[in-house]
Amino acid sequence: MAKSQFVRTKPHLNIGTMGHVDHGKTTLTAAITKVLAERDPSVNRFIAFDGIDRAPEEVARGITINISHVEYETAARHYAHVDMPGHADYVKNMITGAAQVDAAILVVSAQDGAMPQTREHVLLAQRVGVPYLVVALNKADTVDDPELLDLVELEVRELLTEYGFPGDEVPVVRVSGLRALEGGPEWTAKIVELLDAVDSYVPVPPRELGEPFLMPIENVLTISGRGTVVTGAVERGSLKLGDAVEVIGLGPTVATVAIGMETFGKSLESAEAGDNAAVLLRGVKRDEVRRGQVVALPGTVKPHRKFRAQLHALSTAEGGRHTPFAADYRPQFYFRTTDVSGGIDLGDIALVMPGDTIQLVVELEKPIAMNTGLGFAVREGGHTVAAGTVTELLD
Ligand SMILES: Nc1nc2c(ncn2[C@@H]2O[C@H](COP(=O)(O)OP(=O)(O)OP(=O)(O)O)[C@@H](O)[C@H]2O)c(=O)[nH]1
Ligand SMILES: [Mg+2]
Repeated sequence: MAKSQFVRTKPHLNIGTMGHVDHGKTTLTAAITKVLAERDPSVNRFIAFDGIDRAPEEVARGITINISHVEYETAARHYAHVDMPGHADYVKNMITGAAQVDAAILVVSAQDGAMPQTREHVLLAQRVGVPYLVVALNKADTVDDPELLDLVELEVRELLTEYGFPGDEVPVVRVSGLRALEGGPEWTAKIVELLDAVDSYVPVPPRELGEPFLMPIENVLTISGRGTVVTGAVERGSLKLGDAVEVIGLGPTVATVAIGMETFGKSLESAEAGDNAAVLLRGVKRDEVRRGQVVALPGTVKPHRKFRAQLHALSTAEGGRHTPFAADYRPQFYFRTTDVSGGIDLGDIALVMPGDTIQLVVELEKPIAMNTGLGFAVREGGHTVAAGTVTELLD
């Protein structure tokens, strides 16, 4: 199957929809693709509601990647868009910084206003460093009273300010995903207004193109007749077709060559930081590579089990533990796209209280590709209880 070439004509940004259950994230995502497909069908394709949350099994052929993502282009930019909270893995990836978005569209139902998950997602956005939020005040078709809409908008702005976002400046656009999907011109114009707000309010982020290539593996696929493909978001650097790479972490390092690359079903000559890429690896068997490893330029990063770190135990108010922990603590450490259990050496410290920031040594059960400066999260029973940074590689 001949694939068309991905042409890099516009800046690429990663964005997503977040917000309370049923506030209309998926409907809005579908509506965005519909409005853009009508405006510029040469580059955009309408993806209906039930096309957005496809399970991987349903994508039968081709190196189709990152199933939760849709892509679209405005006049100014190319966007990869992920419908976020439906995917537990995605939230984990956000926490570890592996799936960083450049901005998020916070979807709030005008009927209900800010709800518990709205707050949770704003907090999450702040904690994982989502730099920009744009608000879609959705289901505006169901509220006739403009003063009521003003009230909900005010409440959302206050919530954003409370979590450190510039609540007075954040664009808030009153939309109806459902009515725009039905084709109503008034609501179609509102989707355009929302996209214009994203285009103009969210700057093109700086990309680490000068650094050595590294891509955390999110998924491994077998393409019959071609071989093993790994997918993920490129964290830094760039990779050309035919470049030698290493697959590192969790087990023995695998040396191979990138012999095919794609993004959204189009072939790539070069994958760059920020891209969602699928990389075909020469002569690699499916069971030799897995999620949680990284693909990197040979010799630029090594697997480590033991390291020194600075760790901030979240306070109870930040969602952390209610009790201290001691040297016998063995939590899960989340790095990029995986988690590994490990033990800790606290040195002279007897107890770590919620809210404390300390230095410690961590020894993982399995090695992880790491450089100093790598961030990680510590989680327990589905909650993040601490966030850390690798400060020294030991073993
Ligand atoms: N009236 C109206 N209904 C809407 C609008 N957007 C979504 N809905 C309806 O709200 C319900 C939830 O929409 P979804 O798009 O599934 O919401 P979601 O946020 O993706 O939900 P989860 O993925 O389950 O969290 C559906 O019945 C939609 O048809 C809108 O703009 N106006
Ligand atoms: Mg949804």
